[in-house]
Amino acid sequence: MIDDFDDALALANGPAPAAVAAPAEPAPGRGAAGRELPGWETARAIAHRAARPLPPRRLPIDLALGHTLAAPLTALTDLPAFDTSAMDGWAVAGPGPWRLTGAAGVLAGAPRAEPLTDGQAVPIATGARIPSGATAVLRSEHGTVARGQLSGPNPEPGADVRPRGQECRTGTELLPARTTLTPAALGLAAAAGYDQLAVRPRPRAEVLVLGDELLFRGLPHDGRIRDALGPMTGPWLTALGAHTLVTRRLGDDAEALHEAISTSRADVIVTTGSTAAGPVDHLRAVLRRLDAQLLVSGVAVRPGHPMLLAELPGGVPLVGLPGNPLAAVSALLTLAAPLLCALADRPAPEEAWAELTDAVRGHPTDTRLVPVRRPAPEEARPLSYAGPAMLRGIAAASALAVIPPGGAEAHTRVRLLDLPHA
Ligand SMILES: Nc1nc2c(c(=O)[nH]1)N[C@H]1C(S)=C(S)[C@@H](COP(=O)(O)OP(=O)(O)OC[C@H]3O[C@@H](n4cnc5c(N)ncnc54)[C@H](O)[C@@H]3O)O[C@H]1N2
Ligand code: MOO
Repeated sequence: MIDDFDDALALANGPAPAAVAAPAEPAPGRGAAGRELPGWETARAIAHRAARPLPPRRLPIDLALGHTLAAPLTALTDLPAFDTSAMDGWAVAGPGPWRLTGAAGVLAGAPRAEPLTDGQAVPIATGARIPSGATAVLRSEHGTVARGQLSGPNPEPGADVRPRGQECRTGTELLPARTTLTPAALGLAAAAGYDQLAVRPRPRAEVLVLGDELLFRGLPHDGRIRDALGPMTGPWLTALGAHTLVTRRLGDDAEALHEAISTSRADVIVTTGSTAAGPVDHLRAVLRRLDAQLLVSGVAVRPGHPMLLAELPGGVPLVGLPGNPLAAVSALLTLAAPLLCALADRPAPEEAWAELTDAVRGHPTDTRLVPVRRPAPEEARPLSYAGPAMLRGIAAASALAVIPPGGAEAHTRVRLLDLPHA
């Protein structure tokens, strides 16, 4: 069992933990006014459906890292583009010994070399084009030259020759559309002849940090605390595939919030705090004033149940992260992650599962997301300091474990949401 202190904190805003059996299907949670909240999976599915992929654009290869391919990467050339020597040595024609042609040798990048006739050889470098008539390459360490004659074992026909088209032919699909461009994929694209790539752009995100109690430097004082969400939300959105344009601090000012949302040029807006019904929680009122449609208004998940997702009249989505820091992380992975996947047309990350090393108490009706470390790939160890207002547990975690309503015994396999790393 993780200790009661953490458990009590983790459930501080929910009904008292009870020894209820886990239902086969997660039961929907209940909001403050007794309203049924969508289950965690349902909320993720709504977030994924809430966005259409952004229109594709062409980017030079050196700016395309991390973007999603908008079309299959199809080879624009054979690879190799010509028969190539795989080793430094001699290109030889037929069985040896061979007469050296007297030519200086063929270097990588040299234009076509003189053809060889049977019994001839010419020095050749790795990557150089094979002269026509050559039947194999003899490695430099296998041959000796004396008086213009090369001796050595007869290489098998084709030995150490990379034939044209060995890796692909022009038109071969090298990577499917929706592949995220890694450094290796950029290298492959360049090798295959591309200067630019058609990609889905990284969704441009704007973060609006709300709360008059927040300080942006120094120590907490006079009831005020440091902003912990500003420094982590932008980087986390970036790690989830967004391009974070700006993080703005707006205090608890409804007018400033209205202005910021209505003039934003981002593809997605993420706010922090103000999701609940506190005296200065203006977000919902501002969304009403903007005629936004609430797609998700609370989720049966702990922490983070006041999280929300809205669609602004122009179609731009807005994710409201609750102010409690671990609740904000929960909302990032529940709503922002699937939304960004949809905007960037990325496939969802592969599901990860692991066995809990310790039992985790559940919420009676809601899914819980619990920070875990993975001492071994197959194991998930629940971490302490996982209360909704705490970051100590999540900062040491590599994933959030998805704990179904009712909880999970030790050695149960649970789903994990890997924490994105920049
Ligand atoms: N009567 C109820 N009160 C609350 C409920 C509820 O169901 N009924 N839900 C609680 C839960 S759960 C959460 S989570 C919070 C959500 O609150 P808000 O999203 O409205 O956020 P705030 O009220 O602005 O702040 C809550 C908490 O978080 C701290 N905070 C806010 N922003 C930051 C930041 N950038 N860095 C660090 N800490 C931040 C803030 O100071 C508050 O302590 O509502 C509960 N209340
Ligand atoms: O459950 Mo709230 O953290 O405290 O979302």
